[in-house]
Amino acid sequence: MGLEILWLLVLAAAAGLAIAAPGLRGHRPDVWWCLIGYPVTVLRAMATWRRLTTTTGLAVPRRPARLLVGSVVLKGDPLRPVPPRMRLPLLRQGGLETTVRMHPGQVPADFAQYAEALAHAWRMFAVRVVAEGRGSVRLVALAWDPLASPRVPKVTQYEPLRAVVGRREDGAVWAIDLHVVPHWLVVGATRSGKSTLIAALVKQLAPQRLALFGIDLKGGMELSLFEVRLSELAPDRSSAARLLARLVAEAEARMALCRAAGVRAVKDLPKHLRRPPIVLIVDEVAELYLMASRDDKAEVAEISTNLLRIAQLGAALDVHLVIAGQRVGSDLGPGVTALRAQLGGRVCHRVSDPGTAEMALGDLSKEALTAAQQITMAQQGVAVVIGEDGQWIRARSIHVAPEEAQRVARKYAEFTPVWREEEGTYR
Ligand SMILES: Nc1ncnc2c1ncn2[C@@H]1O[C@H](COP(=O)(O)OP(=O)(O)OP(=O)(O)O)[C@@H](O)[C@H]1O
Repeated sequence: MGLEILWLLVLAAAAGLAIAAPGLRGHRPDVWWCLIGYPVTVLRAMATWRRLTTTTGLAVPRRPARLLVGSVVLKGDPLRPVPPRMRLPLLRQGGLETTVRMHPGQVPADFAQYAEALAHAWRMFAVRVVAEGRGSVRLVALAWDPLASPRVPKVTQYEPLRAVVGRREDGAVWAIDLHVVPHWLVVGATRSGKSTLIAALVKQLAPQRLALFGIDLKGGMELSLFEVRLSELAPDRSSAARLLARLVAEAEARMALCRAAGVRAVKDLPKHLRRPPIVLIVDEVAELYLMASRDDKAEVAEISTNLLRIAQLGAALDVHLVIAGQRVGSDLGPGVTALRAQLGGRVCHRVSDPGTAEMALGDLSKEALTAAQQITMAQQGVAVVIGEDGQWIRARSIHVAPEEAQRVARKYAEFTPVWREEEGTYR
């Protein structure tokens, strides 16, 4: 009797869940995922694993495709190939994750190419393949796009040279930390979210004791919003050339200071000799490299050399670059490719030409490149990011309205270091 009541209760609970499921999914997706989505997906993953790995070739036959029987060679597809062993998927926020032991001869890239097939088979938004130790891969499946409406905590305490600019797909905050990765490349087609990201960056850097510089070859339209907090803004190529020459001179002066004090970085200098960190933001970098006439050639060469010098010397001297552009292909010349090698941090929004995505991510990760090419027009602010750990991840910037960034820049205008002729530096 007791057992029958228990069964009735279980059936009633299951029926209740089935009825409540659609509403729950709409209003409380996290609760829906824990109670219904996760267990159903685990069952689905276990049920489809053999068929999926067989179809994709990830399951391998126990016996070779050719067999010697007496003096006759038998050829054919061996029956029941063995799937790689998958652990029971564990629940995680808005998704699940599991570890798969690879067969000898397999590498994580073999699984990565079927990430989309896995996502379809499991009815998930996306599946990411993460290399984990030797011999196994981690499959992280997301039930929905965590970047659709990311929530970002309010930052009240600033770590030097670190800016919280958005939310990552794994739930962590997305921070651009210039101490860890000194220089960044930010690419994206028009209306993809570059300026919004720069506004989020400036909003976080403005309250810190550092010098911000801008080169904005859209005639200063984008960065002029923050002009009061910029130590200098170059709105055209000639003024950009002068600014870069000055920053190279500043970097060299810092180098001389470090040498004289016997230290290897500006941060190790005695306090009275220390100079404020410099962050140079370049918007529309392609304009720096375009040559309309032969006269431009010398200027472009000088700019290219100086940018490269800053990138090479900058990290220890506390001079940082954030280079942004719509189109940053190798067709702009060898200077851009050489500069790219120095820009360890990469942010790739939706791009309209494959050359730019290739420039931003191609040298680091082919999977990241594929992920960037899947960002749609509707996903403004979404980007593929490669930062401190060298791994790629999707992230979305905080939507900072231009007026908001302008307000913060005004508020902290007094922090703007200015050029001191007598000292020959910005203070
Ligand atoms: N993180 C975000 N979240 C929500 N919406 C965003 C986000 N980033 C950008 N947008 C939307 O996309 C629009 C275009 O963004 P933004 O101006 O930053 O693009 P852009 O790449 O700088 O374009 P352009 O090169 O033409 O200046 C913004 O007006 C905003 O409405």
